[in-house]
Amino acid sequence: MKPIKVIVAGPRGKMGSAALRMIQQSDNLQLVGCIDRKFDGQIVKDLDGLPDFEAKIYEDPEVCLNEVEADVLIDLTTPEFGYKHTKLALENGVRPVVGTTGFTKEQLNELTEMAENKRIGAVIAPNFAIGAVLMMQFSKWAAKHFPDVEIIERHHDQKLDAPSGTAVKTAELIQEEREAKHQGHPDEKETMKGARGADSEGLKIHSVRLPGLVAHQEVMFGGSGETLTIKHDSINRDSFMTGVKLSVERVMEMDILAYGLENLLD
Ligand SMILES: NC(=O)C1=CN([C@@H]2O[C@H](COP(=O)(O)OP(=O)(O)OC[C@H]3O[C@@H](n4cnc5c(N)ncnc54)[C@H](O)[C@@H]3O)[C@@H](O)[C@H]2O)C=CC1
Ligand SMILES: O=C(O)C1=N[C@H](C(=O)O)C[C@H](O)C1
Repeated sequence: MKPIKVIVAGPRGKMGSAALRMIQQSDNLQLVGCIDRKFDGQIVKDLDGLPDFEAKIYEDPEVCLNEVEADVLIDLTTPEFGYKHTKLALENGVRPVVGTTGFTKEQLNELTEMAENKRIGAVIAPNFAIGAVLMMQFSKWAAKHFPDVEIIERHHDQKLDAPSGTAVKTAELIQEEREAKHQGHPDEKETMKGARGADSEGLKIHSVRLPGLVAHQEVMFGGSGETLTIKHDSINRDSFMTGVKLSVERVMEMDILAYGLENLLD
């Protein structure tokens, strides 16, 4: 079997460097190029702290996608550039596997339509950790019985987007099971702006940002005389790599965009 040829955008980041290590440990994946903000023309193995790959680094994603023959682009960058890279990949017939969060609904719809028109597989997964996918699915199930629910997500303080992509996706899944509803007292007033968190159809999302954290979420349901809390913790970034690898393998057989890793799991 020929290896799957992969470009990684954001190779020096926390997730990008974990993805390079995952590729290094995989017999069926081959790194063929990287897209970075810096180090144009350099070779991955010559950069401090990166694994021993011969692949070239490109600052211009268009040049990279023109020059390099690739099957898949893994994007782990920022909301602004992740969106641009995903679009470019689809335009160039390269399947995107995107972990970058913070895309708008309009951007997700546009990319979904592009993939469908071009019949190219794509994966955009707000969370690649299997436990996080289960946490979201369990929350969707619980919302059938407990429509009152709030989300508390906790992340490291270098995170650019709030709420997290996982929290947004969890809220969307819960809203498939419950009607929009105002939670809390009908006359409640915030005496300090933001005290009740962000509002997604009445569901409140609270975002904590602190050094020392990785990625954590609690989905808390309240009913008559009881509460139920569904909690997931990513202790380190290896937790996401099973899902990244699975997505790279599965996307090769797909011809539409899947939003969420749950669409790839049995
Ligand atoms: N889906 C998932 O399971 C997960 C998703 N994420 C998301 O992945 C993204 C990256 O997260 P981290 O690695 O923690 O961030 P990071 O800040 O450590 O890494 C981002 C990297 O992107 C690079 N970058 C920025 N602009 C670029 C450009 N124009 N071209 C190429 N590279 C560029 C930066 O130099 C940096 O190395 C974030 O959106 C985060 O929310 C993070 C963890 C898990
Ligand atoms: O930025 C992060 O770290 C993470 N981002 C994703 C998100 O926004 O949900 C996934 C995970 O929570 C880690």
